[in-house]
Amino acid sequence: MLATVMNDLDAPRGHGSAWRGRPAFQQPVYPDAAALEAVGADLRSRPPLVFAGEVDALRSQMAAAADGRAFVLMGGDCAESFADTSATSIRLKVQTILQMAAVLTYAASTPVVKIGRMAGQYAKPRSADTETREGVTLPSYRGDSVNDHAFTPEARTPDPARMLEAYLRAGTTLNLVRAFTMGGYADLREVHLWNRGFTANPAYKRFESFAEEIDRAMRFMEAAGVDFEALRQVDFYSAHEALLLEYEDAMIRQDSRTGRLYGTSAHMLWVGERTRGPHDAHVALLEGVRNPVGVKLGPTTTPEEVSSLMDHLNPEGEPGRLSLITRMGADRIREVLPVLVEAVRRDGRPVTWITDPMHGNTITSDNGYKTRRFDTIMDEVRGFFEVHRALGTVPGGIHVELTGDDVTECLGGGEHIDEQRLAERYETLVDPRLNHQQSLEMAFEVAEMLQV
Ligand SMILES: O=C[C@H](O)[C@H](O)COP(=O)(O)O
Ligand SMILES: C=C(OP(=O)(O)O)C(=O)O
Ligand SMILES: [Mn+2]
Repeated sequence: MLATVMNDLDAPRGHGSAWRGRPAFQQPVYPDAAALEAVGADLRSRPPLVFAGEVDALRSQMAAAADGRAFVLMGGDCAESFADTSATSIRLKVQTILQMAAVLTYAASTPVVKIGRMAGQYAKPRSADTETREGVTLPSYRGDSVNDHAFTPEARTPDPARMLEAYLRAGTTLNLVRAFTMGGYADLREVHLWNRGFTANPAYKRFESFAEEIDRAMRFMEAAGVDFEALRQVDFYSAHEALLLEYEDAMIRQDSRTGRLYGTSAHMLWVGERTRGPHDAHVALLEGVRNPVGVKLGPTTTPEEVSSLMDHLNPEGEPGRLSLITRMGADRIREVLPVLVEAVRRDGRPVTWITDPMHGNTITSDNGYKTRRFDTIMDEVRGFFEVHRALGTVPGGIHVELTGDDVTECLGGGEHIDEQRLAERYETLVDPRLNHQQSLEMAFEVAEMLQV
């Protein structure tokens, strides 16, 4: 995050409400409309969480990824929780992303655009509006910015005050992320230190020897007189699904330099597979802001929908503005992605293609856990690269649900997590995440795909 470009984003302003009145899916039903309005007014009076200059810088980096000059790495929890905003957990997540980025940068000689699915990923779309346990039916959990995960009527009732808490949690998370990434912690010369304290296992071993290689290269360049000061600071951006319309609207600010509107809850915002209708409220909200935006595309997406999304979200074809994040499923991607890629190529406007290999590959284990297989996840990534390589287009990045902790939520990987082990540390609030080791393994495999 670039501290030097903190231009004035102070002027709160009602956003013209282009999205109001459009079909709005996956929204909480608040029992108290006056309380909702008061929270909106309060949020509008608060400072932005990110700044226009930073957002512009990310847009140009996304443009670089669209044409192969960089590669995007987006990662973080499916659903961040208020309870889990400890310094350690944030540090481990940032560290995991930095380690993955180091692997990708070094092995594939490609600059990596680092984006945390962090500091705002507090609202979730759900397949069902209600959940039933032992005959009791309550509203589904929709993320900590909406309601609480506990299964009681009080906890599950949407409370607008949670949006203020989300704003504060996002602010403190970003503050720490900025400290880690601007204060020298992310310095590549320290790469070998990040691994300290982890138990020996194959993925870490591989990382250790790799870190030694980087270390050697660094010492060589230092001896040769290269100035490393620039490496002390790392650009690290935030992103989340812009699901909660009232919250996102209240966080829009006007840039005093240009008069343009920015979503200031995160650098990048995306629309989910369930809310991406080109004429619906979520797309309308993102139409009005300057941020780089993403759209998740599932296996039923048609070329006409994609072209309509481009008309709405990037009519002028501005490089870096629009990312298409495909989540087709490993068994479908090779068949359905080429049709969309061809359509975009015919259109001619640039997009940044990103693969989300998680959401098309969710299964329920025999012992009842929502999980994903590491091999299937990697197969979707491979399919993504194959399709783009075959068509001569650019695989621009990956978007993954991960954590820096040693959870046991996804099956397989070097540790061979099996169904029995899912029970050991299954901590996610919604979807299963890659753990630290599985994340590193993914980075090594993707680095190999990027090399060719
Ligand atoms: O994270 C994505 C969605 O919110 C999630 O996959 C929906 O899960 P559900 O089918 O359990 O509602
Ligand atoms: C809800 C999500 O994904 P999708 O919109 O692709 O289902 C998600 O990223 O957690
Ligand atoms: Mn998810």
